[in-house]
This record gives sequence, structure tokens and C-alpha cells, in this order.
Amino acid sequence: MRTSQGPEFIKGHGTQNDFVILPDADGELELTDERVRALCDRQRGLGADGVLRVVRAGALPDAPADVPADVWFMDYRNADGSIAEMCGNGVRVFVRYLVDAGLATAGELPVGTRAGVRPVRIRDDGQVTVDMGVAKIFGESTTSVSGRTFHGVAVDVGNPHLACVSDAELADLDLTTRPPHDPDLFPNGANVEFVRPLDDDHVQMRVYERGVGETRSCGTGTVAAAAAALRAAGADTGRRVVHIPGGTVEVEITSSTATLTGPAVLVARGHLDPTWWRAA
Ligand SMILES: N[C@@H](CCC[C@H](N)C(=O)O)C(=O)O
Repeated sequence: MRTSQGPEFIKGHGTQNDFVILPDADGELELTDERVRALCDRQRGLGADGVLRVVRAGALPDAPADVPADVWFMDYRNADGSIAEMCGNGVRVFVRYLVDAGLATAGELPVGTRAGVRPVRIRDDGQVTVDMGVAKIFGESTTSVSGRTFHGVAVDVGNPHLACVSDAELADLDLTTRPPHDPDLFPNGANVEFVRPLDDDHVQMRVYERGVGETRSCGTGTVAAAAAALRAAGADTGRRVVHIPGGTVEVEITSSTATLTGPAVLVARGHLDPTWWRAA
């Protein structure tokens, strides 16, 4: 009979961008890159696009200095083990977990990330809205997929994006390999979005995420996509409903910030096998 349990986990997703959540208030877990890769592996682990460690900012040595110590910090890792500054779908799932676990009360809640503090609110209809900060366009560049060149804008949503608006049929794009990006403009890599306007309010998007591959959704990517689509339409501010393979989110861009609204779902919970965890 088993006498001890491994670390607790929760599995969740936001528009099918899926995560393993690891509660670790005091920062005691040894979360190595290899353990992240093992957790995210869809054959030998739980399977996920990324890991969200739930830790108090004060317990994480590399938390940014401007995040107060008592704030819950989303220590985000991509499936390949790399660290990213921000995750728009992850932060909604993170807050759903905090409220579900009784670690926070519903209402506006500050979440620490490597891109700074992000206010998050669970709405009465269950959707979750995140204040994502300013989506900053910092250049223009190109990529190529399936023999076609795409022009896009570089957008900083806390993490780097190349968002390419075109009339290409998105289902035809082969995103099984990483679309190239300019290393001078993106020295730390880039998430690449392909965006097709459907009408004045709606766009369709597919994404290849840095550190993961093609995912069924990327929250920061949808904000970059909305900023790029607005710019292509000659506007700096406005609203876009973004249709991704995993669902639909809504992005509003004002002169001072961007908000992202979408679902956040908890799917399962349990404990890792201690032998598996030790060996991972
Ligand atoms: N899926 C996320 C973005 C996760 C980080 C990204 N892959 C990066 O490396 O910047 C989202 O929902 O925003």
C-alpha cells in the first residue's frame, strides 16, 4: 500500500491551451526543465502546453522586484522547459484555481508574472478578464510558411509576437515546424500568429508558440492578433473577437491597455506518483 504521495497537481485549460498547475506556495518544489518536459509530454507524462507553478512572489528568488512579496505569482514554463514572461490563457486558469482552492476570493485579483502584475477578474458569467497591459507594436518583419511569405508586426504583450494579417486560408498552413523569424528583431525568439480578418469584428487565428509548437490557442497571441488586425484596418484602438482552433476570446484595445476575456476550466486533480516525480 502507498504510504506517501507526490506533489499535488491540477489540470486545466483556457480555450484548449492546456496546463499542469503545481501548487507550491513556499517555493519548495525542485521544478527542473526536465521535470517540466516530462509533465508536459503527452505520452510519458500528464500532457500539457505548459506548467503554471503557484507560488508566493516572495518565495521565488527570480520574481521581478516590482511584484509585492505576498502576491500569488504565476511561474510559467513552456512545454520545452523554457521560461516565458507571460501567458494570457494560463493566467485565467491560474485565477480559476486560486478561487476554487480558496486561496483568493472572486473579485479583481493581482497576479504576479515576469511581465509584471496583471489584474484578473472572474465575471458573473464565469468568463475571466485579464488586464494585459499595453500591446506595444515595435517593428515590422516577415516569416514564411508553406512556401508563402507573410508580413507582420512585432508586438510586445509582455512576451514577443510576430502577428501576420493576411487573407490566406489558415487551414492550409503547415505549422508542424517553426516559422522563421528575424533574430535581430526577436533576440529571445517569437510566438508567430497568422490572422485572417472575417469581418469588422471577428478574426480567425492560428499560432506557433515559442517553446511549444502549434497550440490550439494563445492568449497573448490573440492580443497581438487583435492589435495587428486593428492596425491593418487603420485603427489603434477597438475590439476583436478572436476565433482560435480551441474556442473564442474577446480582446479590447484602448489607448492605455488591452483586456482579454475568455473561459478558464479546471479538468482534474490528483497527486503525482512520487517515484515518477523523483526519476523525472
Ligand atoms: N500560451 C500562452 C503563451 C505562453 C508563452 C509563450 N509560448 C512564450 O514563450 O512567450 C498564452 O496564452 O499567452
